This record gives sequence, structure tokens and C-alpha cells, in this order.
Amino acid sequence: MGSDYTDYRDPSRQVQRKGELLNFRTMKFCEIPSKDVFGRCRYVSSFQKCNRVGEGTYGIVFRARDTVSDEIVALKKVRIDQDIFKDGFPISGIREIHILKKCKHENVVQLKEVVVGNSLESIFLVMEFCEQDLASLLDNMDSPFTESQVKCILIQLLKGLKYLHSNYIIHRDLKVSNLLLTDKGCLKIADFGLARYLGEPDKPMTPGLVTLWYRPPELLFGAKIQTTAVDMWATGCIMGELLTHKPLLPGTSEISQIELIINLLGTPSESIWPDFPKLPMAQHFTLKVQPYNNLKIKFPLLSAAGLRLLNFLFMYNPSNRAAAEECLLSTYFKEAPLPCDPKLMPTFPHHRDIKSSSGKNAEPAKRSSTTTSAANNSKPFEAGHLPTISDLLGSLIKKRRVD
Ligand SMILES: Nc1ncnc2c1ncn2[C@@H]1O[C@H](COP(=O)(O)OP(=O)(O)OP(=O)(O)O)[C@@H](O)[C@H]1O
Repeated sequence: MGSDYTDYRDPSRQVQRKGELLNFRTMKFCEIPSKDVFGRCRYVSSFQKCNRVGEGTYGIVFRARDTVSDEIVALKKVRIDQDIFKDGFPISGIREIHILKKCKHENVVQLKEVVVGNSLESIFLVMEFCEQDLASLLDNMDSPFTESQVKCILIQLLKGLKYLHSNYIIHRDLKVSNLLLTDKGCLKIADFGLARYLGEPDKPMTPGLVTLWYRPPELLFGAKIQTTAVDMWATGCIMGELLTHKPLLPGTSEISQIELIINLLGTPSESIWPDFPKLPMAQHFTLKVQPYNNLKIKFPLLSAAGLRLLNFLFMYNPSNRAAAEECLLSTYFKEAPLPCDPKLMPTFPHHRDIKSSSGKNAEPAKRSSTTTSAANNSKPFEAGHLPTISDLLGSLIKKRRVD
């Protein structure tokens, strides 16, 4: 390695050199291994914005056309604001790039490239385009999914999760709006802004991250360590939502979320969950006593195998909760009605084709990227030196440190 590993805190050395990255744990520069260099980023002006398809906490997503290849893609503008370095790790956008770059599975949304606008903060993820997300689909469907469609969706979700978990990636924000569906019936897990590698970082993870309705009891009771079981609880909530066509546990606060869980599954106890009394919040709450598991009442039409699967996903003790691989072996997927083939999933009307609010649908995406105040304050990239992803990450980290 040719890097001199100079300490970042040396004031004469605070500029990242080409091909280097600041390791923010050691605060030293290190050379980027060639396998991790993604190539030069294109400008976002190579894309023509068609319409906005979604907006989440961390970014706006557009349907766009690659003017070079003519391909339709999803362009997610990464929102770069105050949350950099929050809980000791760079912003969600950087996490998302880092993790998605490593993922290659048909049930995980594919990151094609990262493109840049006129400023350092203007960064876009170019992803394969998916015509639907399950949240807007559920909101707009006249009749619920059939059970065989639900099974088809669940199997794909579980395959995607099996891949992620076997690669030590925890998604941490599974919910219907983060599950995309192509017109070919292929489900893709998206939005890796909160994803983490299992066991990383060393310090405890923030417990309040997973969206409330999908948040598992261990996080509600303040567990600091998160495992892949977090995603499996969310999978149980998604299974319930797909079957009943409405959110299963729509709590309005952490307390009401805990109450809804207890109403459905009974009160947790040390006998079924030995670590429970040790959790920080377990000592603060006096829990309502509810001795019954009401899953069978909530899902009267679900087969015994379906109920077994749901119960396995809803184990209070995260160590006993079903793993994705185990769920895929469930009898539920082998009994009638059998899961439909993804190719036979119906094509649903496209509900998200909202016209861009500016009314300038065919404007190049670059236009919108230059209107943010952050963009206006920033130095444009020099012509002839398009950054690499590593340059971008390094610049962002440096900027925030200096700020
Ligand atoms: N690849 C894609 N193809 C089509 N639509 C997409 C794609 N990625 C995201 N979307 C749409 O944009 C919405 C928001 O995207 P995403 O969840 O990645 O953003 P976010 O800011 O991280 O959201 P959240 O608030 O859930 O954290 C999704 O619900 C979906 O409707």
C-alpha cells in the first residue's frame, strides 16, 4: 500500500488525496483497495427526470431515463443534512451505497451506479426501476392479495432476507413501503439507509430506529444489541398486513405498540424469554396481564401451518425467532393454495406516476439538484475531474469534520 497513513488530525494533512479514504475510526487516511473503486461517477444530467415516485425520510426518488442507454431507472437523491455521523456512523446515504454496492441478489434492489450533480452534496443513487411499492399497492388495490400471491411475495422476501442475513447484513427498516415489486412480479428489498452489518459498530445500536409498527419487542424494551431477528419480526408484521390488507400492529407510541403486541401475543415472561427482565425498559413498565395468544382469532382463515409460521416469526425471545432460511422450509409454502409463480402475479395499475410538482416532467434531473440551499453553497466539481464514489465519501466526511 502506497498510502502514508498520516493522521487526519495533523493539520498539514487534512486534504484527502486521490485514491485515498479517511478511516473515520482511526482518523487516518488509507489507500482504497482497487476492488473497491467503483469508477468515475457520471453527472446526473445524463438522466432525464420523468416523474417523482416516492419520497422518504432520506431522499426523493424519481423515475428517470438514462439518455445514454435509454434505460428507465430509479434515481434517489440522497438527502445530505444534519445526520452525518449520527450514532457514530456516516449518513444513511453512505451506508446505503456501501451496503448496496456489495449486494447482488434478485430480491434486493440493484444499485447500478452513483451519479453526481453540481455540488458535493448532490449525490444520486441510480437503481433498477420497480413499478410498485407494496405500501402504495396495498393502499390502492380494490381487493386484497390472494393467499397464493401473499405466499409468492413472502417467499421472495424471505429469499432476499436469507441472502442479506447470510452476508451479515441487517436491514433494520423492513416495512411495506420498502418492498418494491416489478411488473414481472419480482419483489425487491429496498432502502438500505438504516442497514448495518451484524455486530457493527462495537458500540450499541440505537434502539428506536425501526419504524414503530414493525419494531420488535426487544427494541421496544430497550435492547442495545440488534440481530437479524429484528428483520424477522418485521416479516411477521408484513405477513399479517398482506393477509388482512391492513397494518397488523399500528401503534401510535412505544407504549401503545407494546400494548398491541401484548393483546395479540400475550404478556412476555422470563420463562419464555429469559433475558426479558434484564432489558432496560422491562423494569420501568408494569405490563398488563394478558395470558392468551390471539393469533388464531385474528387470522381465523389461516391454516395451522400458516399460524405456526406466524407464531415462529413472533417469538418474543429473539434467539428463538424464526430465521429466513427456516421460514422458507415451512409447510405453509408447500400446502394449497400454493404460492403463485412471480411471472403469474397480475400487473397492477401504476399509482405512483405523480407528475413532478414543478410541472417540468422532462427537465433533466440536474435542474432539481441545483435548487437546494446546500447545493448553492457548495463548490462545483472541476470539469475533467469527475469524482469516484470514494472521493465523494471522503469529501463528505472531511466537510463535516471541518464544519
Ligand atoms: N428502485 C426503485 N424503483 C421504484 N421506486 C422506488 C425505488 N426505490 C425507492 N422507490 C420509491 O421511493 C420510496 C422511498 O424510497 P426509500 O424508501 O428508498 O427512501 P427513504 O427516504 O429511505 O424512505 P424511508 O422514509 O422509508 O426511510 C419508496 O417507498 C418507493 O415508493
